[in-house]
Amino acid sequence: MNAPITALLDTISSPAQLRQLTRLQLKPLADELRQFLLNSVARTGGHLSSNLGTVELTIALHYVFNTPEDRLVWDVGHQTYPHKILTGRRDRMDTLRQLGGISGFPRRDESEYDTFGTAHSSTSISAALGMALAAKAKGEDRRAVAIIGDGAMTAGMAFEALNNAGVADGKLLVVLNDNDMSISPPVGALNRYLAQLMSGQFYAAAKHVGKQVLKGAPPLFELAKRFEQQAKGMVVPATLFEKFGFNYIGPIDGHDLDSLIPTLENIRQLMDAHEGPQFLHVVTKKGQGYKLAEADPVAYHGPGKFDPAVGLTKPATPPKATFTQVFGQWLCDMAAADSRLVGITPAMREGSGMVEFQRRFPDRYFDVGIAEQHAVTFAAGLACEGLKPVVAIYSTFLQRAYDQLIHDVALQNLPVVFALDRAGLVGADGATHAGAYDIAYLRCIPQVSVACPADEAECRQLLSTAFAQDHPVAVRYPRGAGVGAAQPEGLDGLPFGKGELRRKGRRVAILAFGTLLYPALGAAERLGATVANMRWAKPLDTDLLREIARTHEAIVTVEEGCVMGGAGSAVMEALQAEGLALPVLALGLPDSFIEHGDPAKLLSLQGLDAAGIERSVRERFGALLDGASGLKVVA
Ligand SMILES: Cc1ncc(C[n+]2csc(CCOP(=O)(O)OP(=O)(O)O)c2C)c(N)n1
Ligand SMILES: CC(=O)[C@@H](O)[C@H](O)COP(=O)(O)O
Ligand SMILES: [Mg+2]
Repeated sequence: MNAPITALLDTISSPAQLRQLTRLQLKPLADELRQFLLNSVARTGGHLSSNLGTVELTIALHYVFNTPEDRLVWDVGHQTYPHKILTGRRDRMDTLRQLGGISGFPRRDESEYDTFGTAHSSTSISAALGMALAAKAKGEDRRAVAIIGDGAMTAGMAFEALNNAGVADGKLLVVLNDNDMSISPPVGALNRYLAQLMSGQFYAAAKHVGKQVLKGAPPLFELAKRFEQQAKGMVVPATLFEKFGFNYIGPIDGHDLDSLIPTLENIRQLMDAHEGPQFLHVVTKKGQGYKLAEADPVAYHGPGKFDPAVGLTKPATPPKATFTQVFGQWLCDMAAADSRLVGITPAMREGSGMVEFQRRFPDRYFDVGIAEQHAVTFAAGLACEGLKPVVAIYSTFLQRAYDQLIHDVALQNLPVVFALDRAGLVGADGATHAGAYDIAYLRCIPQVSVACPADEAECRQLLSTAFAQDHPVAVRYPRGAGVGAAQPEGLDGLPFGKGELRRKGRRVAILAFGTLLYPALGAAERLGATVANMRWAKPLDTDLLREIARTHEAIVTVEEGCVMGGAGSAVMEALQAEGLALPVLALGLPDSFIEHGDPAKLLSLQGLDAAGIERSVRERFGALLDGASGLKVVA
């Protein structure tokens, strides 16, 4: 495909240059930007639909507001590629989400225009309010704008912030970017309410008023006031957002620069006149301008590389099943076998492998929206009544619901299964999405067990084991596929809390937790070491540990999770409790955030591939391995 024409875009390397353009130049700029974006994401992979939808909004915000002095805070941040392109990072778009390249999300250390680091949703209003009130406290004259999607708006945190912001006196604007989509179709009462606001007469009337505004001659501030009064008077006496204390304006067409710019200019004046917190409802389309993404915004939410002329295609050879798919299959099979099973997702139906479960068991499927805290307590309630909830949740997003996990589930010892996807490094999304902490944050909670399957077969089996328990159990598994272990038929579990010896060696034993079993086996071949597949971080198989400690001189633990407080720590605690003094080398993720990049490469950089494990063991226990009476390395 020919490179898109970017004559106007070529002149913009900062918003200050954008602000030099005439209003008439903005539409052609938007067209160029959209084309550039599409071609760029098609080369790298990344979040596409949301970014196609924010092209005009991004241009309008940077055109009207004095960025970076005025603060733009993007919620989630997966829709900030147009913002990145307009703020001097266009020539680095080809490095997006790759090792050493720019992030797929806003990062304070990447650009002064990225005012707040994000990737987990629903933080923007809180952060922007903080910035607005800090400006006031410091006597600085600047504005703060939160841009939040209709999906992100469903989270409790967004409402906590609205509740606070509505009575606070800062120069704050909340822009609700309503595309009537989360990753999948949105759910819940808020979505229904927004649909009402968007529907029929009101939307048409608001558009009409927008046009009138453009034609009119009076000063902008007067127009803003009139617009506001007319819009309110005409259709909605008081929207939900007005009840929260905001001045609600909209909905307006978020792809129409002729509506967006005068409206934002008016709002800017209202902010400067200290007219209280402002709320602008804009309507956009996910995938706007690329027909295939418009038709299937879910598939184009976060695609890999593709040819824009062709669109997404099926791979010639079917790829190995992912752990997510293994979970999805298990969920359906177990649901068919046990009518008590109910499945819960906080807005991650596709990512968590629940599409088929929803299709087959619609009455037992609950998408609760982006609401992890609610998801966990809701599961607790279901469990109180004798149902068997399975909460499918990314490891990183369960962090949001930590108190609910302890207070509502664990303390009451409720039999909730946590299917913890994306455990370990996730690759392109980077540190915000890494499931690095779950072993550490789960194993310290009384009554909670943590299973770490080494491959796809064990994943299915350990899910069954978890489901059979009478207390909370998390089963953690990584993004993507494992070694490709064949799935057992049926729903038999593995013994609860028991590991297995996988390789007999001498003097040094490697205890593997999870999928790093396989590189550990590779390293052990070369080291002549013993390998145990521990399977459970909690309860630890202390019988196996005792036996290993009795017959070996050193222990190495391996896990794709943080070393501090992780499974290696559990082993050390257990040895100490048993009075067994053995040197332990704990391998896992370090006390630092791991950036985005290819997951295999990242693991290798952390020394968690076979070569890295071998290297670390030699460095630490070389004397044992090579000593006169020690093991000889197997060539
Ligand atoms: C706390 C949290 N839960 C889940 C996600 C996963 N997630 C990323 S984007 C998204 C949908 C957001 O919808 P919306 O805010 O409407 O933005 P859109 O994708 O429509 O542009 C979800 C669920 C997340 N980033 N953070
Ligand atoms: C922005 C966001 O939070 C999600 O869209 C995330 O990028 C999903 O990643 P997966 O591809 O691992 O589902
Ligand atoms: Mg949305």
